[in-house]
Amino acid sequence: MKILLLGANGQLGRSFIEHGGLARQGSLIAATRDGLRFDGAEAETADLSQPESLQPMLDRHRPDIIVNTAAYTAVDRAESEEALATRINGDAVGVLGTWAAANQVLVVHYSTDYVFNGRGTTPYAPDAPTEPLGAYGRSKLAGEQALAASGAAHLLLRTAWVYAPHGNNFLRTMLRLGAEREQLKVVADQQGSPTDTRLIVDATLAALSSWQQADAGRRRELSGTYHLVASGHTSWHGFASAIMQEAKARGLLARVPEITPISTRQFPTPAQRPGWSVLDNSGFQRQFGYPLPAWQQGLRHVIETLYGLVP
Ligand SMILES: NC(=O)C1=CN([C@@H]2O[C@H](COP(=O)(O)OP(=O)(O)OC[C@H]3O[C@@H](n4cnc5c(N)ncnc54)[C@H](OP(=O)(O)O)[C@@H]3O)[C@@H](O)[C@H]2O)C=CC1
Ligand SMILES: Cc1cn([C@H]2C[C@H](O)[C@@H](COP(=O)(O)OP(=O)(O)O[C@H]3O[C@@H](C)C(=O)[C@@H](O)[C@H]3O)O2)c(=O)[nH]c1=O
Repeated sequence: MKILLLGANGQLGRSFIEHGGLARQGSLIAATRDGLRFDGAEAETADLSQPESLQPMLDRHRPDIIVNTAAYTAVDRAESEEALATRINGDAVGVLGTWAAANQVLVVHYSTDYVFNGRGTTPYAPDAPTEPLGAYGRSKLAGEQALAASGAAHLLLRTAWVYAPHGNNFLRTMLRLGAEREQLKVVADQQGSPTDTRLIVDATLAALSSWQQADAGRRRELSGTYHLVASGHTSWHGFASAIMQEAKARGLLARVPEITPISTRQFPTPAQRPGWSVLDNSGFQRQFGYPLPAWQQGLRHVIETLYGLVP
């Protein structure tokens, strides 16, 4: 079994490498944008902003499974770079799908809560109507549609509010700003489910294991879109407060900043973000028999890892 992991230097890609579970399934080819890996190991080069470069690379390696964690994720910057975001998040995914369909290969791909307009009031089902509010969401929706249209077998996993002990994420931003400032103002009227990368890796490996045990008919049933997020939800303000409380409870903060709730209007950004971003994850749990824990569990683990309390 040959597995190609794209985006190995990102939050999620790095968590896949550090976890080791993919590598244990066979031979793992890690690919990054520039051929350099975060830990100095060698990597394949795969630049998704040049979708036409991907087919020769795929022909060379002939993977049995493609796991695509690479993406253009700069939500605000995407507003002024939509063409680039769409090449990476849309066109390149179409190329992966086309190759996978022709070679009967499974594509595991990640998408986002930002494909919805955020005007819902109950958790979004995977087949709920999409209507992205910004360029990033539109580019990710283009990728979803290209993958579905390619005819490739796929596990399209929408996740949200992703964080890890490493990489660019809200948790690390809050801890950094909290060390610099007495007070942080954080939006309290956007709701979502903070999801740590370890949960995504564990749950993806469980889904892959179901896939490998399934016959052709069952695989046809399993191929599709799922919501892979932690259970429960909170606001960005709630998440920031929980981050500080968790760090304080472990004696890791000398001083806890005041976290003041504000409205989205009081924090203007180039991209509009959904107000209600809660995804219904029951379909994933049911199909793969994998319980998705409450978001607070991942937070505890990430804080402990960040401060070296667990290996
Ligand atoms: N972060 C989040 O909050 C959420 C993420 N998602 C989705 O989950 C997946 C994983 O996201 P996450 O790990 O957080 O994202 P990151 O931004 O941490 O990582 C994305 C990776 O993609 C790589 N990348 C960007 N452009 C290219 C390119 N042109 N060619 C090759 N690689 C490229 C980046 O490379 P480099 O390191 O060189 O910059 C980076 O390593 C993505 O599909 C994302 O859309 C969904 C919901 C929430
Ligand atoms: C830094 C900061 C942000 N905020 C707000 C802005 C925004 O509404 C919210 C989150 O800000 P961020 O820019 O960190 O998050 P953002 O980049 O919007 O996060 C998104 O990333 C993409 C990739 C996804 O797919 C989404 O699921 C989601 O995780 O917090 C504050 O209110 N105060 C602050 O000090």
